[in-house]
Amino acid sequence: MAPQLTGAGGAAAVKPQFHHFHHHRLATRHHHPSPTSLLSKLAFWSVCSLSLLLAFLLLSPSAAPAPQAAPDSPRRSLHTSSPSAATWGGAAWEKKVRASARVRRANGRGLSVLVTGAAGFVGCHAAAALRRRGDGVLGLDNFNDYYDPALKRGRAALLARSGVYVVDGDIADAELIAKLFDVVPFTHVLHLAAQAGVRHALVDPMSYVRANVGGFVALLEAARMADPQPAIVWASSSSVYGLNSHVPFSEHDRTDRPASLYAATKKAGEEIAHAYNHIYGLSLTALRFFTVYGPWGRPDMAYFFFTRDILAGRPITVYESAGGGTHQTTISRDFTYIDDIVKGCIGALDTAGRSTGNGGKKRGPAPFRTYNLGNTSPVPVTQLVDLLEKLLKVKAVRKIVKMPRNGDVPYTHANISLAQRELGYRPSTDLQTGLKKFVRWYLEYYMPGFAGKQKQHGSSNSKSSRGRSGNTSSAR
Ligand SMILES: O=C(O)[C@H]1O[C@H](OP(=O)(O)OP(=O)(O)OC[C@H]2O[C@@H](n3ccc(=O)[nH]c3=O)[C@H](O)[C@@H]2O)[C@H](O)[C@@H](O)[C@@H]1O
Repeated sequence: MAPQLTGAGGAAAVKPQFHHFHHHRLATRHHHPSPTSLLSKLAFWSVCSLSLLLAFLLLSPSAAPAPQAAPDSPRRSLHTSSPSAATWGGAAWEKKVRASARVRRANGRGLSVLVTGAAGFVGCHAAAALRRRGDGVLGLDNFNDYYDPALKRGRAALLARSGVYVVDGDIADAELIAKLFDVVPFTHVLHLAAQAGVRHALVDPMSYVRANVGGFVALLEAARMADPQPAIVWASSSSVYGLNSHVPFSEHDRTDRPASLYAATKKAGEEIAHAYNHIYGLSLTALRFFTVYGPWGRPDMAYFFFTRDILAGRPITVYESAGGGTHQTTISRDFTYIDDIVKGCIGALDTAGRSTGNGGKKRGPAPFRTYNLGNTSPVPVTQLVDLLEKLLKVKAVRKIVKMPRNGDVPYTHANISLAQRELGYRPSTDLQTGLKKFVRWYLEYYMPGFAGKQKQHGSSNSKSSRGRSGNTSSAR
């Protein structure tokens, strides 16, 4: 939810139809046939259409022909990954979109933000926080099945309760995105829809290219044509540092040696963003998130599936070291709590500075920024497991292995001085505190009965129930 919900969590599948639509728009703008040729074409196409209609009626006993969608009637979304037959368009839909994006602050001054990946982990939390401030927020998510879509629906339901509508659609649906920019003069886009996860890129490499490159370009195309052009803040990744060994990682360090395709597509996004900033005057801010965790998190991340497997008594694979020989490195992550990340996102939105172009034309230079959002205190993965054992009161069955060559990097550590200075970013949650909140949410969400028992047990027998006592049976 993240209400990230995909983004950072919700991965966006990209649709090829974007190209057709774009060409169609260009064609209608530049080609001017004579009135006679128009009339003869009209007559020809009318005859064709009538014949087709007749053939369809004759051949299909039950189905009535679908009427051509009028601009104001609901349309079927073209993306196929959603389990529901998503629709968009129509007066009622537009009303819902406008209401969600309306600023609700008393002084009327606030942001109007399109949050992509709003049903993903970070997206959900960020959208909720913006709404709490009184900003206007519209969500967009394709609810794909990279991980359990029910979790994404749960995050969207949470947002709906606070008045944030999440449109079921894809960032690569150019027609939909253009419509959203037509209906709402967004001041900002918080772009979190992406194909996330480092290791999954070994399994489905093209999904990364479609969402993180194709989808991002589709969004930027729509944004550059929008009037007003929004400022865009988007999720890059700590993974762009790749094989960089200069610690802590600073925005000035090398990012030209990615260790995974995921990292390479995020790095490509940073370069693409630069081009759009340069050509069209779009204000662009990349946020390099460092292993974000917390309630409503992503089930594909280690802290999440370690929790699930520890509770189920299943073994977990813990990468302990890499490098071999004399250069052993403890596998560590600069785990960053979701609330801190959300504060960083909001700081970036508030300080973004305007895009300068409109209608696809640049009018002057616009801000181009990149920030690390980490916690600045790397923790070994083995210690993450220690903490989970303590919080779950269940001993993990650990299978310790050397880190395979799967795209993971051994170590991350953010230098956050730039974000501190320019965004007022000050992370304040240590891993133990943040994991405690995650575990509480996890138990309540997935195991309400167990959570209740654990609470009772904790209050009546607080001392003996803590610590790693190996009481696996209580968890099952
Ligand atoms: O910081 C980031 O940019 C990235 O953070 C995470 O990637 P990662 O740090 O690899 O997070 P996890 O997949 O949760 O892995 C955390 C740690 O656990 C380790 N791990 C993972 C899986 C496993 O079975 N065992 C294990 O020890 C990994 O090597 C890593 O050190 C996210 O999954 C990415 O989407 C995000 O972009």
